[in-house]
Amino acid sequence: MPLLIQELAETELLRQVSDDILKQVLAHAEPLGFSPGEVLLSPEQDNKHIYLLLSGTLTVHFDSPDSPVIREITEGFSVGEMSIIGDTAPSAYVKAKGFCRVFPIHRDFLLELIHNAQPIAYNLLRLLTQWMKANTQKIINDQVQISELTNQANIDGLTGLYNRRWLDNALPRILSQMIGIGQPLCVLVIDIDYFKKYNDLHGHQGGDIALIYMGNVVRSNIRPYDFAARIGGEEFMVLLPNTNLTVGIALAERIRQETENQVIAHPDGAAMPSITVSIGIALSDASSTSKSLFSAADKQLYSAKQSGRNCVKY
Ligand SMILES: Nc1nc2c(ncn2[C@@H]2O[C@H](COP(=O)(O)OP(=O)(O)OP(=O)(O)O)[C@@H](O)[C@H]2O)c(=O)[nH]1
Repeated sequence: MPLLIQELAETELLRQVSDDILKQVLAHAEPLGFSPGEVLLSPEQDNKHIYLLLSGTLTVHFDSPDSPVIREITEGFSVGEMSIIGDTAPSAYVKAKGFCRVFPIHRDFLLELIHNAQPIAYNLLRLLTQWMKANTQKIINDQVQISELTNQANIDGLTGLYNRRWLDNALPRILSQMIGIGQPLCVLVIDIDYFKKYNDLHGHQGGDIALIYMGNVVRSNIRPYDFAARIGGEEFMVLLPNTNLTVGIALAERIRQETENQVIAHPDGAAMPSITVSIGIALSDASSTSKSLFSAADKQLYSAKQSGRNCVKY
């Protein structure tokens, strides 16, 4: 028997299928090759094929192709059955772990095969799909719960930004990644001016509202791959990977101006005055450490405060 027919015969889907049917399947398509990391299935793309895995390993991920591996698919098994039998988009991302060879079978052809050969097979597949969906849902729920718990520990409850705990873990990691690829990490330390007075005038609740507004200004000005954390009462830090000083200064200026122009509403409906911020900026180099970078930015923040506040220093 030619190698490919043998390979097809050994897949879970085509087990104990007659040679005639195997030949029909073989004539229907060509095997496809996937390189490590290449995505076969994604919830964003309609799927019309079941893919029989002839060699290699595939991984299944829920939130994105880079989220944790939920399941590994090994030789002989297939992917895509749930989406083609249920006629829905795939519920997960499937990507190649190493080099993979897969054999695609189009949905229409598969249904034809099932109906002609054994109608009961379709029912079995439908049942299997229901089981798999239930299992998948359970795994999704578990995963969501785990990531919510992890997030809670790293998120500031008032602003929704990362907290100090997150920063202490993440800053050394992000910095060493940037040093590793020879790119700078630009760091902004942002501190609200005269916040004690603001609290005294508008109450602690009024101060909290101002902090929430501040969090929103920071969040809405950073790029998807930047990070923002509330690292103290009225102090924030923004990490800008792969960013030079010019871009960092422009972003800091934008945050400073937007903060100054915000109209802040107290929960009782009264408008409160805007706040202002002082911002210190530092840029990493090959010899930077978290501590040295932090203290360089802090030094610039101190200089901004000394220069009258509501300004950016670098
Ligand atoms: N409303 C509110 N206030 C907070 C929170 N955390 C810290 N603060 C207040 O922030 C104020 C910080 O005051 P200071 O450190 O003296 O600094 P400042 O008045 O902002 O003065 P400069 O930084 O020198 O411009 C204190 O009054 C804290 O009570 C919080 O979660 N909510």
